[in-house]
Amino acid sequence: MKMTQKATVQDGTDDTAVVDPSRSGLGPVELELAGVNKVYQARRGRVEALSDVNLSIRRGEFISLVGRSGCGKTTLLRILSGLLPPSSGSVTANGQSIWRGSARNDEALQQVGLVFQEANLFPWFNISDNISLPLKLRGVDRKARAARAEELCELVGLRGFEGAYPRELSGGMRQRAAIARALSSRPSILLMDEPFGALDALTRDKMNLELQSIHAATGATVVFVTHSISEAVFLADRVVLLTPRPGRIRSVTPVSLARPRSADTEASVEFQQIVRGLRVELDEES
Ligand SMILES: Nc1ncnc2c1ncn2[C@@H]1O[C@H](COP(=O)(O)OP(=O)(O)OP(=O)(O)O)[C@@H](O)[C@H]1O
Repeated sequence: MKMTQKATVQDGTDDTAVVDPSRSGLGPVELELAGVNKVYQARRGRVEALSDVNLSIRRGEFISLVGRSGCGKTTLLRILSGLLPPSSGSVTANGQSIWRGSARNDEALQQVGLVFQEANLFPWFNISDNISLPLKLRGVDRKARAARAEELCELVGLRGFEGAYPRELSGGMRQRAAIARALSSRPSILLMDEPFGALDALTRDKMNLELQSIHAATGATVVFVTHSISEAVFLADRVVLLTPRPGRIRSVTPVSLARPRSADTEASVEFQQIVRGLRVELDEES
């Protein structure tokens, strides 16, 4: 286990003490992983995907999750989102267990919104109906759904596109709609698995700025998986680096750069030092 520049690193220990003090507005612990292990029983044998992952995430905190391909980032996000049970360990959202053994606790998961690399919008629904689909499934009436979709279109920069169909939107716009859909039922936790991974570099930079504003406006707790170290640092309050085989937390790096962040932030010495430090750590993995 390694120490990062200003960061404390933990593995198997409580990390609540290392929350970045510059974000003193952060609330109590919202998401907690304790002793989380995941073993896949694959045809080629046993794959230890995660081992003893411990992490406490505060309300409103933005966590970026990075690491080499196959280190268990998606596995961890799927466990947090109720899609995959852990082999052992506990995962709680506001004190409620997300998993009871291998059974998912749907009540705890009501606080969670999900965004994937693909927007996965329904092509035959317009943007407003796509965004408000989770509300329809919860029995919210049409008028209230349309009002919420309008509000969310405003938030994610899609105002005026409520009646458009997914095929009429660019990749970045479709991802905005996916973020809006994830936020439709006002979850306090947003889990994002490489949401901008399929976008071109310029659109991605723009989406990072948008996501920063959305995070500030909603106060959501975010766990964001990415392969891009600079994207991870730009967005995060803390960057969690996983190491592969088995996936463990190698380091937790606080990012205390002032918000809102901009292109100037990326040009700063402090930003570049943090990025370089994480790249060195990643190189040590190979
Ligand atoms: N369904 C599965 N069955 C068996 N092994 C799996 C399964 N899903 C993932 N794994 C293995 O678990 C490990 C972690 O995979 P995971 O997809 O979580 O990594 P990742 O960090 O998200 O990778 P990437 O960055 O390439 O998306 C890898 O060794 C992978 O091969």
